[in-house]
Amino acid sequence: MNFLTINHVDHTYFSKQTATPALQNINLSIEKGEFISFLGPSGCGKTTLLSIIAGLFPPTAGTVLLEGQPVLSRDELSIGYMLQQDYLFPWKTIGQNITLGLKLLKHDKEASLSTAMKLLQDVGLPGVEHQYPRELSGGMRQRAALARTLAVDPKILLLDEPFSALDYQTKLKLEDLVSETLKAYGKTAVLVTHDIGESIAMSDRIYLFAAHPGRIHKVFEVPNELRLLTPFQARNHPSYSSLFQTIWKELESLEHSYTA
Ligand SMILES: Nc1ncnc2c1ncn2[C@@H]1O[C@H](COP(=O)(O)OP(=O)(O)OP(=O)(O)O)[C@@H](O)[C@H]1O
Repeated sequence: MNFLTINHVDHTYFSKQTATPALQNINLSIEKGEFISFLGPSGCGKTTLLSIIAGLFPPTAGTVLLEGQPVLSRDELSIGYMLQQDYLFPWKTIGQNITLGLKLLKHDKEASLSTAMKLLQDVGLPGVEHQYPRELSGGMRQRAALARTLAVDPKILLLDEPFSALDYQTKLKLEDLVSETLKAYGKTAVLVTHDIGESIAMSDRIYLFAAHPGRIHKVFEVPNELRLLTPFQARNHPSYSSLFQTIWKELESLEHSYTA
């Protein structure tokens, strides 16, 4: 059985006057521990599909199963998010932000705090548990957001452009940290990005979407020699540039097909 299975998913947004077809016949499956990316032009349905995987709303047609169960029937904490903004509560300390989900799950306070300390260590932020989000840089806050996400031990992480608001150097460092941490914790992840390089450097497989309506245009397996490296190392490998160019050309041909 696949870990996550998406079968014949269509989605159309309806309003009083219009129907906007956002996704058409999406089929894919992900194994446990895999890291995949959704890449594609604006409006191709990446965020819509991520929201459907999260169980935020049902697709117009088709099914999404996580470990064989419909995602809509799962409890919210089995799915973790990292978004462009960190959404840490500004009035709570970093430690309180990280333990919040555990509190909701009624975990023991002492054990929750030690989980938070271990996670902060793992994301390179030891000793910040008593600080407030405003005292941390953007990159540090995203690390704290990763620790908060991992605290409740979600089955799958949905990453919606989590690095896009960061400066370039911080983004590269965060890519390495997220990749290493998710591997160490054996997590399955889906990344939505506009960045070809990021998708190659971080993923096992890339789904390139086309728009109007959103659909899977092509699937690229990232070669093994890149997957064994950290994202930063992968960016400097010759296989990276050749895959980058292949995907770049595909994206260009998609754009030409819209403007032709
Ligand atoms: N709530 C909504 N109501 C109506 N139409 C919507 C809604 N959300 C998205 N759409 C439309 O559905 C299509 C897919 O949008 P979606 O945001 O999923 O694409 P995307 O690939 O994530 O775009 P971007 O990369 O710009 O974030 C677009 O045509 C968009 O205008």
